[in-house]
Amino acid sequence: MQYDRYRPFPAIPLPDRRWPNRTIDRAPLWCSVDLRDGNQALVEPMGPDRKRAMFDLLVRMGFTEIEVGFPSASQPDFDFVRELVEQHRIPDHVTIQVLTQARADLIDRTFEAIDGAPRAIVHVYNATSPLFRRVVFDVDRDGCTAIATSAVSHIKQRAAEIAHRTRVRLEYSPETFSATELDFTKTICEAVMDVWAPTPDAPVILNLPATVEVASPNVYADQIEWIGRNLRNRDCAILSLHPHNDRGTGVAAAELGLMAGADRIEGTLFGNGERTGNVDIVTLALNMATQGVDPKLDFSNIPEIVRTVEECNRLPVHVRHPYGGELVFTAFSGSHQDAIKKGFAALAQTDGSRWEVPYLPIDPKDIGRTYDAVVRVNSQSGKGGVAYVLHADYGFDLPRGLQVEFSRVIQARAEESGGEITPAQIREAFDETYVQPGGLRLVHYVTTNDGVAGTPCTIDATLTDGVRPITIYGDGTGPIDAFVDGLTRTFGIDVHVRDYHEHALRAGEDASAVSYVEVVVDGSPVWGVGNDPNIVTSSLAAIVSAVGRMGVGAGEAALRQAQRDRVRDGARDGVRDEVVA
Ligand SMILES: CC(=O)SCCNC(=O)CCNC(=O)[C@H](O)C(C)(C)COP(=O)(O)OP(=O)(O)OC[C@H]1O[C@@H](n2cnc3c(N)ncnc32)[C@H](O)[C@@H]1OP(=O)(O)O
Ligand SMILES: CC(C)C(=O)C(=O)O
Repeated sequence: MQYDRYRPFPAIPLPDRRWPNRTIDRAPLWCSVDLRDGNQALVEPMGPDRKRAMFDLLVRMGFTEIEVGFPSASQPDFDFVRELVEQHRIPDHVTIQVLTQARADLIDRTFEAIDGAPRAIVHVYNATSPLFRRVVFDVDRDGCTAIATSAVSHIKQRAAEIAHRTRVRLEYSPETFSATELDFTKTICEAVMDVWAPTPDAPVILNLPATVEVASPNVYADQIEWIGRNLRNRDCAILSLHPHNDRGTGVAAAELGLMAGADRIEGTLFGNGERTGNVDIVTLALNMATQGVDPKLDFSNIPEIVRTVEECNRLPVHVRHPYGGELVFTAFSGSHQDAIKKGFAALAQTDGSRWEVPYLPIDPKDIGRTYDAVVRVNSQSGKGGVAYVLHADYGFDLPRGLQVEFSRVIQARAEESGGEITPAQIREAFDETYVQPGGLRLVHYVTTNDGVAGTPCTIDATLTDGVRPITIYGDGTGPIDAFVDGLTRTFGIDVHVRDYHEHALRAGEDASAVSYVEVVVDGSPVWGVGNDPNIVTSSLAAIVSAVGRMGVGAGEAALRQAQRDRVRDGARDGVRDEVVA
């Protein structure tokens, strides 16, 4: 790359710039240009159905100014404006806006389109930068100004003709503003204002586009502040921003531009538009929301907004797109999942009036997303994530030690599959590993003196190893103690319970108790889980699960299985040397 073919953008002489000390404390006026700047950049421009769906969405979201097309450009654009007007589809609080080049014939056609609308903004533009003046229009500054003023004069005349039917407001854009000399922008905007004669009650909209982003966003902010401070009759103008995103800083430029004194923003939903797109109004508005500022647009159902925008534009919203993307509220990595899980737990201890959850700048529920996909598990995940899924989806609240042990099971499966382990697969693995681990199982039991304080308890229990019943007798200070005693006597092993937790799994009549028990068998710790409506049964089942996982009681069954296998293999070989009942 030949870097010397490029030049740095000159700094703006504004040493006492004020915007860096300001914050955004209220929503700007919003104008959606999805149906114009967005539409003109689509591979397949919207037909009437998609335009209608987009318009209705924008109205539902609360936009009060909507640029609905460039009616002099094409019959479909013209027809759509006529449809809105003739079918009275424009709500009372909404003003439609239409774009036109600064050419009399195109302006006339534009007025044909809007005639009869209750209100309309006629948006006229001409490019003002030195490059465009020289290369595209071959005019000097005066010639450029004349294009604008003669168009505005024509618009003024046409507006007067239909004033009794349609209240027309003017928007003027010095296209390529961000690449235009500031003193010339001031000259041309004031010339336009001289012709239109706006007042504070009927201001003109001066839209200052970064048609192409040519500098860092602070430069755009300087340019906006400079115009705001130097424009004659500033109170007769609404300063509007129209940032594009060529440098990927459209949102930043808009934010700094607002701090620099702009009143209005033109952009699109999720930033569709020419080249790298227009500024994304969703991101801008929800950024404000995360600062406690009401953006005055409704994002309570962002999945529906994404769906409609994708259908209308026939372009996908990227999975990582701020706020709307499918994966933006999802953590795969262990330390993120751990922090989110702790964050939700901490939030549950508060009255919820302040949102503070690590890694989640906004509550997904505030914009119609769910917590379902906040944590997804793959080989990058850790114990916190696995535990979060089991808790969020199935109600299991695993103690820390069990989290550590079970996450190894999931880690192994994730590494083996190389992909995501779904909540259902996690649950299946949990059941396979702990709840019904195979091998040893509790069949039934009878206790005596259960719960009578100071009285020894005895237990008579039957287990099965899947092949035969195993009977256990024991005594102790309670059912668990007695059961452990019975296991020790029957299997000749050293067993004791090191950790125990239980909680209800569901509420109401079908509630069940889940028990998590860490048992030390012959010096080795192992976890077991029991799940039963009866709390004692659940605890005993958890102990059986644990000792069974250590292979206790499996000897007989394994022996018999081996015998069966030999018989089967022998039968295949034509040899039958043993018979097992
Ligand atoms: C930054 C933006 O997004 S601006 C909006 C851009 N959107 C569009 O262009 C979509 C709709 N456009 C169209 O359908 C067509 O371009 C039309 C109907 C507007 C004009 O079509 P045409 O008359 O065939 O002209 P063409 O498309 O080639 O436009 C270039 C001509 O317009 C002139 N022109 C461009 N912009 C403007 C303007 N804002 N005001 C006056 N003249 C302009 C050019 O100088 C050029 O004139 P020339 O032929 O005398 O050299
Ligand atoms: C017409 C103007 C506002 C425009 O679309 C741009 O400069 O990007």
